[in-house]
Amino acid sequence: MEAHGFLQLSHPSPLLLSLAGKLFAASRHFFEDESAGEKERCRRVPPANSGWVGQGVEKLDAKGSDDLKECGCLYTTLASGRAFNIKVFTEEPKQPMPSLLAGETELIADFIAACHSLCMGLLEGMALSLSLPKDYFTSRHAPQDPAGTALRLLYYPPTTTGSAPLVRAGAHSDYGSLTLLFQQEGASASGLQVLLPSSSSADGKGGEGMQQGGEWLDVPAAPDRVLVNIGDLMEAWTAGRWPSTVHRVLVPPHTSTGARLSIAYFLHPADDVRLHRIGGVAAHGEGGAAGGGSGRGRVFEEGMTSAEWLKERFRATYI
Ligand SMILES: O=C(O)CCC(=O)C(=O)O
Ligand SMILES: [Fe+2]
Repeated sequence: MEAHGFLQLSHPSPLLLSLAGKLFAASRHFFEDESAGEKERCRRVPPANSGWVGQGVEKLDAKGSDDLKECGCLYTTLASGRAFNIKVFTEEPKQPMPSLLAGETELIADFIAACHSLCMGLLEGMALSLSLPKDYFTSRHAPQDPAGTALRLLYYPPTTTGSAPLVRAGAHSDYGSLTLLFQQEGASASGLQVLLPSSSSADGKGGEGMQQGGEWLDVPAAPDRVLVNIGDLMEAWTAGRWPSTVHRVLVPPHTSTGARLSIAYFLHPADDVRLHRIGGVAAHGEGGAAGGGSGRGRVFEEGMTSAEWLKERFRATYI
């Protein structure tokens, strides 16, 4: 975790894996069988982050090509009113739920609860390892508080030889505290790579600059594992002790490849949490603008809120 900013959990709870399997099936059904008109009806309307996002709308690497993906983003807070029309999340939906996902709200809610619970366990261990009170991070991620936490269903359509660009999701690091990433099995599901941080540039902005001279490590698609990424906010919070992971998704090198589906749970602190760098925790004592660690020097303005941080980070992502 300290070296690479990510880890693979090889024995997550069977319940979480079984829910993920069901959600993958529902996700494929939505992306492949939902009518264009219905997707359009549920389109994400900025500045909201929830809703369906078509191809060519997002660009995770600000200096690279558009991402080859579609996604459905489901906000997760109970109180925010920013979700698809899932009753459990909001009384006042801002976003209609597409018909093919409308019957899956219980599954989605259960999956979100399982993801949140896994994250809370990780955050407790992380707090203890920094000699902080066990609830230092968890108390700032209370599930009932409005937050930027989001569940995203991602779909990268099939590709054929020579189709360009060959990048399905551009190089980037995630914005929040932690990300849980679920992948499926099989050749078309592969392509995820993480950049070894020792070779990351320190421009702190992301984009192509991060790839110069860097070594990319393939992360095999394994349906029985959950990938945990450190996000930029956590890097800044811990003064680089836990660096955020730069990652991307390439089209696998086959003559043609099927669709790739993934599911990401992006955990963020509650919107009104004020961010203060945790002092004295840097692992390596050098490097990084935040005063230590192996990250790329992500910093936040002392005292800014979690919501302000996220708003700033979103600005660069949408085309
Ligand atoms: O699809 C994947 O495996 C990665 C997606 C990703 O990194 C993201 O959406 O932030
Ligand atoms: Fe990501």
